[in-house]
Amino acid sequence: MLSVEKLTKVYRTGDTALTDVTFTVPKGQVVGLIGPSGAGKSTLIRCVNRLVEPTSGAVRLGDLDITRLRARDLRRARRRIGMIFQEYALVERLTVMENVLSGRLGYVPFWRSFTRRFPGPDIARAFALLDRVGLSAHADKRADALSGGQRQRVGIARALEQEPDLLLIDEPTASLDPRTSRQIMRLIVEICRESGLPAIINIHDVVLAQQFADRIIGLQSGRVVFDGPPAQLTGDALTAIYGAEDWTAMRQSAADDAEAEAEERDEARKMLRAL
Ligand SMILES: Nc1ncnc2c1ncn2[C@@H]1O[C@H](COP(=O)(O)OP(=O)(O)OP(=O)(O)O)[C@@H](O)[C@H]1O
Repeated sequence: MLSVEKLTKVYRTGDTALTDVTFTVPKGQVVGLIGPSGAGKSTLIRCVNRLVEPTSGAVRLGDLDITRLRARDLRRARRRIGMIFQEYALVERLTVMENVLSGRLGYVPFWRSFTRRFPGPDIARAFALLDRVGLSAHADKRADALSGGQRQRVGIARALEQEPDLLLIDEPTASLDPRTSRQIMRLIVEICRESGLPAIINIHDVVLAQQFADRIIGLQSGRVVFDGPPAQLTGDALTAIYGAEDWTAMRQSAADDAEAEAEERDEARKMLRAL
């Protein structure tokens, strides 16, 4: 379980990015973190693994108080926090398998990673994960030969190869088309449920968040202004989060995408029947 308590971040510039943010995420729960630009979503995700140092408050993962760890213990704790990024952060010239295995770099001794000799169980796990994300046939391909959706699947497998206790996911679908975005969100949620992993997804697409997350946390100017199930994200709640921003337009464009996808599927079915 992840527990965030009264987390506050004031940058050196004087910008207050987070104020008294408090919530807990139980095992297997996927939290969609939403809010307008500058609300503090990235800062929150980065404070959890201390890529950004919180000004005050606590972050606990199980029994571990992450905010109190010194450098060496923090490095060890970070192995247990998988990250998935918008731009995938793969090593383009390495193969899919090598990219997945790089999730073990925090574990294997340097000489071993240097000579790229990973222990057998690590390799077996990587194969199983590639199978789980639907990429077994691509294990030996270079990462730069993959589509965006496939790259993100590699990113997911690499994060899981760490055997994490928590997933932090930063805009996983921002570089993907609407249909692939839905596939990726579905995959993430399924995997978290299967393996009891808590996850926080920083996601600006409200409709996707509502469709796939178990719970939504809405930030506005660094404060939690909504925390509840997607069904409770009413117009009033969205106005509290986004203020004057036109979230109605966001919803309409997502509904149009879903409609287009359904039409595409119907067309494909008709073509198959005609064969
Ligand atoms: N390195 C930094 N130094 C100073 N201020 C920062 C820094 N990073 C972020 N901020 C400020 O902190 C606040 C929150 O920013 P943050 O990037 O966390 O928001 P966000 O919700 O992730 O926005 P976006 O959706 O645009 O990525 C903003 O006011 C921003 O200007």
